[in-house]
Amino acid sequence: MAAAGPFSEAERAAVYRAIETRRDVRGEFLPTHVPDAVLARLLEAAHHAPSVGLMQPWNFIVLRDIETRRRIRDIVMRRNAEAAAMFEDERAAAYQRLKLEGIVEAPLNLCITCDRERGGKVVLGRTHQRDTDLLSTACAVQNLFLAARAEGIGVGWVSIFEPDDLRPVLGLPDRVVPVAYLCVGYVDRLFRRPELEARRWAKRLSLEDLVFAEGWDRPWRFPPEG
Ligand SMILES: Cc1cc2c(cc1C)N(C[C@H](O)[C@H](O)[C@H](O)COP(=O)(O)O)c1[nH]c(=O)[nH]c(=O)c1N2
Repeated sequence: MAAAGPFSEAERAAVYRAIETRRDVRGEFLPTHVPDAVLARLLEAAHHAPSVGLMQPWNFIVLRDIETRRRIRDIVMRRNAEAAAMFEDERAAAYQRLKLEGIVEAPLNLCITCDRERGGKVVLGRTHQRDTDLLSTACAVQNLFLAARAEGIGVGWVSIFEPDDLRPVLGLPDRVVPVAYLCVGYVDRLFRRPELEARRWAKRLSLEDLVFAEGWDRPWRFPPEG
C-alpha cells in the first residue's frame, strides 16, 4: 500500500487542466515526428487503465507507414459517403463541411484493439456484462488522450468504418476488435470547446440536467459556485 492523500494544488490543477482542455483533433496536426520515447509514455499511460478482472484486453498497433494509412483513409472516405447520405437537407450540407479525420495529415496513427478472449472464458467481473472488456479498452483510450494532452499532442478518434473493414489491412485475428482508431500528432492550437460545438453541429449539454439524486429524473442540487 502507498499513501493516498490529495495531490498538491498545482498537481490537481494540472490534472483538471488536462481533462478540461483535451480536445478531439481532426485537422491542424503538425508534421513533427512523435518520438518513440514519447509514444512509449502514452502507451504506458494507456496500459495503466483499469480493466475488468485485470484482463488488460488491449493491444496497440502503431501505424506510421503512409501507404497503410492511405488505405485506411480510403476506407473511411468510402464509409463517410455512406454516413453523409443519412443526413438530410441542411444537415447533410453541414456534415459535408466537417473535417472528421486526420489519418494522413497526422504523422502517427494508433489502433487500440480489444482481444475478446484475453483472460480466458470466465473473467472476474465480466460474467454478467460481456462488454466490460470493450469498456476497459475505452478506459485505455481515455488515459492515452489525457497523457497526450499533457505532452502537447493532439488525438483524433475516427470511427467512420465497419470494424471488420480494418481486419484485412491490419491482419486482425477474428477474436480481436478494433475499438479506437486514433490520429496522433503534435498540435500548437486547440479548440477551446468541442469542435462540433464551435462549428454549430452539436451543443454541450448542461451538467445540471444530467445529474439525478436517488433516482431517475430527480435533479441533484448543485452547490452555489465559489
Ligand atoms: C467513440 C468515439 C468515436 C468518435 C469520436 C469520439 C468518441 C468518444 N469523435 C470525437 C467526438 O466528436 C468528440 O469527442 C466530441 O465532439 C467532443 O469533443 P472533444 O473531444 O471534447 O473535443 C469523432 N470525431 C470525428 O471527427 N470523427 C469520428 O469518427 C469520431 N469518432
